[in-house]
Amino acid sequence: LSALRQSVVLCWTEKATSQLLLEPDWDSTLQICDYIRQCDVQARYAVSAVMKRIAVENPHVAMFAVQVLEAMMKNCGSVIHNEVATRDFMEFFKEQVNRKPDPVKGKILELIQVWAHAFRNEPQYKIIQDTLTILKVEGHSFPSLRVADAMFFSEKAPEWKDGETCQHCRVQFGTFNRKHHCRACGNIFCARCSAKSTIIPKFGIEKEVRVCDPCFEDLTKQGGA
Ligand SMILES: O=P(O)(O)O[C@@H]1[C@H](O)[C@H](OP(=O)(O)O)[C@@H](O)[C@H](O)[C@H]1O
Ligand SMILES: [Zn+2]
Ligand SMILES: [Zn+2]
Repeated sequence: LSALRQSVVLCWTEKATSQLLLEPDWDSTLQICDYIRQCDVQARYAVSAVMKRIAVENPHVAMFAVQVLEAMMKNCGSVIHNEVATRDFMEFFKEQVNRKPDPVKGKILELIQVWAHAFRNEPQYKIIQDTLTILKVEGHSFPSLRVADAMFFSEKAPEWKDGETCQHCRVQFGTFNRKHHCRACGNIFCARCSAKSTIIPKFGIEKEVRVCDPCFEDLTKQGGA
């Protein structure tokens, strides 16, 4: 079954990074994030699928792949952070910096800088800071760190909680009462209590995704006000 799921992520990754795309395919990108968050696929496998697409010669495909990686880092939490903040991945990313033309190269440098800033107080991700330092010593110039990026990044999408009853109305889940998750708070709800959807800019989610009623109020009240 995991092989099936892995091939599903591979085809979503190819769809989200197709050379035929004229702009990022947010639906496919967020579908990949959902698969990872639902633990339907190993983060390690999803990252290796994106690495393959970043390494592709075609700069459009590589750019879309870097943007998929950015969304995964923003939305899938520590399972992805742990896969990217590794020697192997950082070696791969440094190689790509020296191989890719702009704007792919600039995007990679921007991400390394944003991630180094976002994880500046997390020693287990020190390798990202070290990579930034090495690239600066190698003479790469970095875009000025956009505060918005760093702020976005500090708001990491919450891990999804599990449970047998709806967090809001306490109904018991079952065959005819399926579990659903709110993308904003990560809590688990019945269909009735999570029937609304909205975008979540702070997590970089630009398309409408399922949220619970209280989060819908919070997110739309701010936006609407
Ligand atoms: O319908 P199921 O086979 O139970 O699967 C559930 C759906 O995939 C839900 O997606 P959704 O939140 O987008 O509805 C997800 O939140 C739950 O964790 C899964 O258990
Ligand atoms: Zn409910
Ligand atoms: Zn919620």
